[in-house]
Amino acid sequence: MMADANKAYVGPIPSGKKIKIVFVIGGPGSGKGTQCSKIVNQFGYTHLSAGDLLRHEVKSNTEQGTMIQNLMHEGKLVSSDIIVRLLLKAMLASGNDKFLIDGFPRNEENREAYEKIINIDPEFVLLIDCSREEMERRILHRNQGRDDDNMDTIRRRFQVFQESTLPVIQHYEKTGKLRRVDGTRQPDMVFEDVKAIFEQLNTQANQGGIAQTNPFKRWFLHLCCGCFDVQDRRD
Ligand SMILES: Nc1ncnc2c1ncn2[C@@H]1O[C@H](COP(=O)(O)OP(=O)(O)OP(=O)(O)O)[C@@H](O)[C@H]1O
Ligand SMILES: Nc1ccn([C@@H]2O[C@H](COP(=O)(O)O)[C@@H](O)[C@H]2O)c(=O)n1
Repeated sequence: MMADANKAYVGPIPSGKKIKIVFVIGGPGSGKGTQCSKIVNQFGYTHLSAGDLLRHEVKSNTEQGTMIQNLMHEGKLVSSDIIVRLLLKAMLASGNDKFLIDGFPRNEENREAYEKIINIDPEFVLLIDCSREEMERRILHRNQGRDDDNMDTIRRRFQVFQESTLPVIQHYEKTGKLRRVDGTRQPDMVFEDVKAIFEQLNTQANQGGIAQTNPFKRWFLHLCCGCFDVQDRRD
């Protein structure tokens, strides 16, 4: 059974496979999109940018599109229900089972709506940490014709980050899901740290896989370190 994201679907994505989700968060202009492109190239994830999905929706010329455009122009957050359903629709359409969700969750309401509608625990949450001066400098030089890359909206977006996104970061820090990288350096240097985090995730998955798929290696582990009860960590 395939869920239709336009209908009132509530619950996890119906799939036999384990779906991997990584949230990528950080202040405006911290380099989330830049790092996501590199992750996609190296690790085969599908990149879903919440901001891009909303910008695409604006182009639809619907009443909802106009409402989203106004909120984005003011640097305000769009209703969580809308953004989570756009994410779900894009996930279902992609055919992939590994997703980078960029710019999400932006507030506690986003996080709660995700847990209610999609409800797949993220592997981890990547935080690109960057100073405000550097983020501001980057946005003002971005030159992609974005309606919200102006000083008034930038101020509002920083305020939203401080007031609404920091509590989300604190939540994931408490739950041990947060992976923080220093995003003030050159993109390739930032990616060295990002890459190490993704490689660690792959290593963990492979170790779990070995325990299930290769009984000889499992037996060898038992002989070497007495860990015959190695669990298959892939669910
Ligand atoms: N590490 C970096 N050093 C210098 N410039 C960077 C770095 N990372 C990204 N940039 C540049 O900064 C600008 C913002 O980067 P990017 O769009 O990746 O940020 P973002 O966090 O996705 O932004 P937003 O939240 O506003 O969508 C872009 O012009 C990008 O080329
Ligand atoms: N979860 C989200 C993500 C984004 N928005 C709105 O889009 C704007 C641009 O987002 P970027 O990630 O591309 O910087 C953002 O300022 C919000 O207006 C949102 O509402 N909810």
